[in-house]
Amino acid sequence: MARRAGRDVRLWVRDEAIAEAINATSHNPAYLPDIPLPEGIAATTDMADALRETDVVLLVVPSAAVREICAQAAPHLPKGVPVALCAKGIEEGSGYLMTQVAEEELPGHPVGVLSGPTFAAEAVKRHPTAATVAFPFGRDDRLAPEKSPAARLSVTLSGLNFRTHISDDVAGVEICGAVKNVIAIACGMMSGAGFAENTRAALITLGLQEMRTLIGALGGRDETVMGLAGLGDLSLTCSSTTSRNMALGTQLGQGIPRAECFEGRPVVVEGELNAINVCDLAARLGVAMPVTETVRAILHDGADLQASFAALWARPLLAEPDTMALAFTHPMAEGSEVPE
Ligand SMILES: NC(=O)C1=CN([C@@H]2O[C@H](COP(=O)(O)OP(=O)(O)OC[C@H]3O[C@@H](n4cnc5c(N)ncnc54)[C@H](O)[C@@H]3O)[C@@H](O)[C@H]2O)C=CC1
Ligand SMILES: O=C(CO)COP(=O)(O)O
Repeated sequence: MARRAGRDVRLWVRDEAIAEAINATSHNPAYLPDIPLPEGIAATTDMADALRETDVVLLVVPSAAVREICAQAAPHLPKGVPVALCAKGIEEGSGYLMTQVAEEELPGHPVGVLSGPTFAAEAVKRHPTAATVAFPFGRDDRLAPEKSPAARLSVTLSGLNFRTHISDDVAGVEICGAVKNVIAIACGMMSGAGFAENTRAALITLGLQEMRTLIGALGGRDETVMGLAGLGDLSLTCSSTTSRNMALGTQLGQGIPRAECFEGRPVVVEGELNAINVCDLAARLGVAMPVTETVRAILHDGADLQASFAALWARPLLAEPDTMALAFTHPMAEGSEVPE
């Protein structure tokens, strides 16, 4: 996107053969091999070379690799250069958001996120796509928002078929990205198990509420869930098996053993580990996330899929809006008397 928007782009990659292929053929043989990359992207395996005199860095590795790559980049990153993270997850063990991880490894650099409904394979084919860029806003950024890191990156990336909105709710945008992956696994599980659109719409709505509650507990903003990174990405990821998270859930719902999903290929499914990390974070903050907890129990604690979703549906009946804080026992809940 940045190259299409006319920027000078250097791409750091791990694999020498891929760097050479990109430079020689403007194709990446390992990822999106059928799609020509815009000419002029300079790929390198030399981190110092990739980062010299750069104005901004986009870090696009899975969340499990963010700390390692930040640490590798740290000695080479010019002073004060902003770093935008694209991974959608929470760190295992620490429960840190990705920006907290990067801030630890890259002190003195503004750290933000780029997130939203953005299947790479569609964006690269020029399907009109929109995302959110979030960076913290300091006092100066409020006085001159167009000079903020968020606005500068937004302008850097936006082109004919790609636009970015800006936000200062970094934690909110990050939580949206981490939670939507888990909800997409839930939607896939139910769809794979033979349930249809009512179920999916309910899970999306409950998932949106879980995001909102967790964001609130972290001091983020309610409205963020209604933005591109929230409702936008949640509805995208929960709508088709183009999403790896939804695809994993669908296969599990069909009864395919985990080891045989994706025909045994290794595929990045962020929501799988993040089901644990999101639940741990929520537990620490005293937030209930029933859909996310159901996914965690099925994926990691051997819970039965059908029984777990039946229990999810038999939870106490709630009021909308949930601020009314009312709940009634479900007549089908364990131990309840079933009405005639
Ligand atoms: N693919 C998509 O459509 C979107 C992906 N994302 C997020 O972007 C992040 C990355 O996902 P994808 O690019 O799809 O994954 P991917 O598997 O397609 O690519 C990941 C890239 O990171 C590299 N990588 C993996 N581990 C590494 C390590 N330890 N050190 C250095 N490089 C490493 C891989 O070689 C590969 O180039 C995830 O958090 C995902 O949720 C966000 C929006 C859209
Ligand atoms: O985050 C994504 C689209 O915005 C990609 O989703 P998956 O990781 O589920 O493929």
